Amino acid sequence: MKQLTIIKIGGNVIDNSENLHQFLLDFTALPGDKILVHGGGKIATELGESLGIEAKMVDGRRVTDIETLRIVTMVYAGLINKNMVAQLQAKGSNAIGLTGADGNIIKAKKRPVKEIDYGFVGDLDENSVSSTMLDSLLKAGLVPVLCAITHDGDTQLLNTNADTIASSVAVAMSALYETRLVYCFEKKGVLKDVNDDDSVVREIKAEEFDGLKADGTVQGGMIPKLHNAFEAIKKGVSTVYIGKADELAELAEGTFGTSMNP
Ligand SMILES: Nc1ncnc2c1ncn2[C@@H]1O[C@H](COP(=O)(O)OP(=O)(O)O)[C@@H](O)[C@H]1O
Ligand SMILES: CC(=O)N[C@@H](CCC(=O)OP(=O)(O)O)C(=O)O
Repeated sequence: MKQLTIIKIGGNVIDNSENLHQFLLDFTALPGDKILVHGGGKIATELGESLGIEAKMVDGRRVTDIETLRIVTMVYAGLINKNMVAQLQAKGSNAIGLTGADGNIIKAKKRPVKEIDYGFVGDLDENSVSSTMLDSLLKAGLVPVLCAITHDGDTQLLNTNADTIASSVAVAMSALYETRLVYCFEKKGVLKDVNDDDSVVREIKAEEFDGLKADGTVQGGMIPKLHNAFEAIKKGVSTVYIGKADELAELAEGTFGTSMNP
């Protein structure tokens, strides 16, 4: 089976132009087929605030009312996605920037209202990602760059967490490729002490996850990230890595961040 690498880049890195430039250089240098998934939550929050719209996050997910949906669509599908594609093109990657509506690549379902109404947030299931469409783009020599905007197939755009998109894309593509999933963010990996960048946990096993949550080692955004990582492993992805965006080159040496294996 051919190898495919799915890389997700978070909003804190995208917000720093030097870090983003270095990351995109390393991404371009990475051999083999690849797909980039990007977030941008921090930039959407800042733009919203400048327009007088406060961000509301519940369990790491953005409550997305109609005004917020307009903002995230402009920021993720427009500003960030198109700038990233232009930068990748300049670096020699034949990138194509897409939402989940383009080519019906990711069809989501609006999250049902329970205790919390998340608004226009899209959830994914095992049929959401079109692996055949992504495969045809890869076979055409393109590098898909996916943002966090999906659709419901009935005109409605939806906001879907970018970590979840990366995990679902990796799982869907694992039917066709030997797939590895790489979460890049601003720290060197999953840390024993979140304030000490030299305390990287090199490997985490699924059965250790609950303990790490219970003793407070992993908190906040790291909890859904690890949850997505272990879901991907359980459903066919060969390895998941979590590490620092500007150390992506270390992937080849096998020394990049924290890894999770089946
Ligand atoms: N043990 C840990 N190691 C590393 N980061 C952690 C840990 N526990 C909590 N975190 C937090 O998780 C955050 C990453 O989650 P998130 O902000 O959702 O990432 P992203 O930038 O990819 O969207 C980090 O910025 C960090 O503050
Ligand atoms: C529903 C939901 O929470 N969507 C996310 C999508 C962007 C994202 O995931 O960005 P980061 O990876 O930079 O956090 C949001 O709007 O924040």
